[in-house]
Amino acid sequence: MNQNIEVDIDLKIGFVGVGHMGSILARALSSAATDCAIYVADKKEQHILDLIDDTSCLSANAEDICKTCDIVILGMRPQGQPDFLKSVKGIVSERVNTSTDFLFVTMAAGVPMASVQNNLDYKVPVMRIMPNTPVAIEAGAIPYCTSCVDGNRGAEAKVDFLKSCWGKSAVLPRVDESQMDAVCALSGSGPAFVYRFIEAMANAGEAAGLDAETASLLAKQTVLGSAKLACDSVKSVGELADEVCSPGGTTIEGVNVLDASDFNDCVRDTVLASARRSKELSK
Ligand SMILES: NC(=O)C1=CN([C@@H]2O[C@H](COP(=O)(O)OP(=O)(O)OC[C@H]3O[C@@H](n4cnc5c(N)ncnc54)[C@H](OP(=O)(O)O)[C@@H]3O)[C@@H](O)[C@H]2O)C=CC1
Ligand SMILES: O=C(O)[C@@H]1CCC=N1
Repeated sequence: MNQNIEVDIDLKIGFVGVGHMGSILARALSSAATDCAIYVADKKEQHILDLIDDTSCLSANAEDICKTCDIVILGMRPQGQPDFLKSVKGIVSERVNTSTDFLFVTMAAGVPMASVQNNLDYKVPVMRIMPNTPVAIEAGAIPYCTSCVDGNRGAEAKVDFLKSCWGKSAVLPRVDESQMDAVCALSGSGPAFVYRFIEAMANAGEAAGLDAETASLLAKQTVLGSAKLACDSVKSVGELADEVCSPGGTTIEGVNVLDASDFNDCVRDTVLASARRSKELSK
């Protein structure tokens, strides 16, 4: 695996914070990076126990991770990140005396890469990612950007390594940091919006006469199949919708109601509200 990537096989990777999102990324990494040692720290012991129970991840404390790991992945909530980074500033400054060959990865919504560097008081190489929960089933999205990585061969190789590992579980488009609020709202928060849509479809199915179980099954499978077809097809989603609308048939009756509603505006307001919150978190 990854034979063309210049990374030591004994690479040490540490996660600080393995809650909902961190644990999904740790699991994806542990199944792809089988030659690496992956350490996990969390304030909640159960989060660590869950991971070490069924993956190759090892328990460690957060300070040791920052002291020794080649890649430090921050999986805590945005509000807790500054205090944590300030608390390990001394450890990091001792490290940079001997080597700068390590990478910090942040997944925190809204938090700019410069804030990670400012809190550490050092311009460490940083990779900022915005993952989503479908990484858990190898159908995720992890848009990313980097700072102080280009031209640093060690850091570049580590970013390539992570992309290669997580590439088995997600698409990883590179974006400009100015687009991180937008990707956070669209693909990071997006799964929650889609789940609300599935719920609404299932409720509608019940209103049309189905039992709850059948309605839920059909709502989920319809979203899954439609998304998969949209991904696999060369046709636009507009063309795919047209193919469902038999002339004079049932679908067009529903599509007309949807098109006459404020559905588009509502989805737009939903995504923009999340993007706005991501911007707020950067302050
Ligand atoms: N959930 C999602 O779908 C996504 C989340 N993100 C980002 O991922 C990050 C985590 O979110 P999420 O997983 O939902 O949050 P969770 O609350 O589920 O997980 C965060 C975990 O980190 C622990 N933690 C906090 N500070 C430390 C510390 N100093 N040392 C060790 N552990 C610590 C928390 O413990 P405690 O609760 O006790 O503080 C908690 O168990 C956030 O920054 C979020 O913006 C990004 C994309 C998607
Ligand atoms: O709700 C949040 O803040 C995080 C970031 C994107 C998804 N969950």
